[in-house]
Amino acid sequence: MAASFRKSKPVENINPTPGSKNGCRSNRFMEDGVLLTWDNLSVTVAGGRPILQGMTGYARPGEPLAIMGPSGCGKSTLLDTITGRQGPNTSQAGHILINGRKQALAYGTSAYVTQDDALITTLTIREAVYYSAQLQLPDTMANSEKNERAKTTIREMGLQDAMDTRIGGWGAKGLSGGQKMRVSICIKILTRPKLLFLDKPTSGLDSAASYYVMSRIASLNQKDNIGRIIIASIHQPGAKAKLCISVSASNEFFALDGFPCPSLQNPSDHFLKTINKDFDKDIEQGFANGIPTLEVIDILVKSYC
Ligand SMILES: Nc1ncnc2c1ncn2[C@@H]1O[C@H](COP(=O)(O)OP(=O)(O)OP(=O)(O)O)[C@@H](O)[C@H]1O
Repeated sequence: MAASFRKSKPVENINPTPGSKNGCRSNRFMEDGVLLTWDNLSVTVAGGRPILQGMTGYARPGEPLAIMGPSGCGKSTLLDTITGRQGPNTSQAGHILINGRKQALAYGTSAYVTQDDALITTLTIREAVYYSAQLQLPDTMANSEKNERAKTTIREMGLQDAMDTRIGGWGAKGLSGGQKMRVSICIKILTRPKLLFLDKPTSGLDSAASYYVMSRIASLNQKDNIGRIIIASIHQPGAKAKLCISVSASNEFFALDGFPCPSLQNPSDHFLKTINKDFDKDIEQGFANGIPTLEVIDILVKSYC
């Protein structure tokens, strides 16, 4: 599994005490939002087949985190595990900690947007988001405030010009795929969750729509000023979602191991092509310098560890 590129860190080092080297910054994260860590996470399905092994990482507010990897490598499984959505036929080991502690999240503090989120196709965007606001936001909130929240959220996702367009579906074309994904995100962020998980928010979208969706997601924290953790599993993150470590650090990592990204090529495309083992040709010849892909993955994993 080659999902997360963030450099592994032991959990006890992620949450330094005040006055330590990173204390100020970390304390700010704690005040602003939450610090999410997962340590040595493994998932096995019935029959003993491992899907994830020894995943360690962290996500902090303010930096959208992209979980990248070829199809079937376990991106959704990692998200499902972190969010406690694994099915009954799986078993898991390891720790998932919030601000250094194992704790349950209160209603509305986390949201998970999936590709399969159901939208009522006969509603307009305005109706879908306004009704959701009425249902999700607390009774103590005035109706006018709920409506204002819905309006702001629609604007944050850049959907104000399509407010009165029907969502649509089979037989009655309405919104585009990218707009539908943004409506799903709108509905999930109405409660201003501190943790936002998105499973393949750009799947099936062209590069321009992907860019638009990702840039809206990436700019959420500046817009509503919430120190929010955003984790998205993704095939091609484009420029707006940073890799867990910076793109230049990822480039350096691949280059040092002998697989530099050619100039004028999208680094995320290069990383994925280098480790893709879905097709026989990739496995035998490899993408990088004719080295078989399994060997390439082995080199990268050993170097990372
Ligand atoms: N509950 C489960 N039972 C059996 N197999 C599972 C289960 N959950 C995941 N898997 C298997 O684990 C592997 C990883 O699946 P996952 O959906 O996490 O991959 P992915 O990286 O998100 O793929 P894609 O990018 O194609 O959506 C797949 O081979 C999948 O069949």
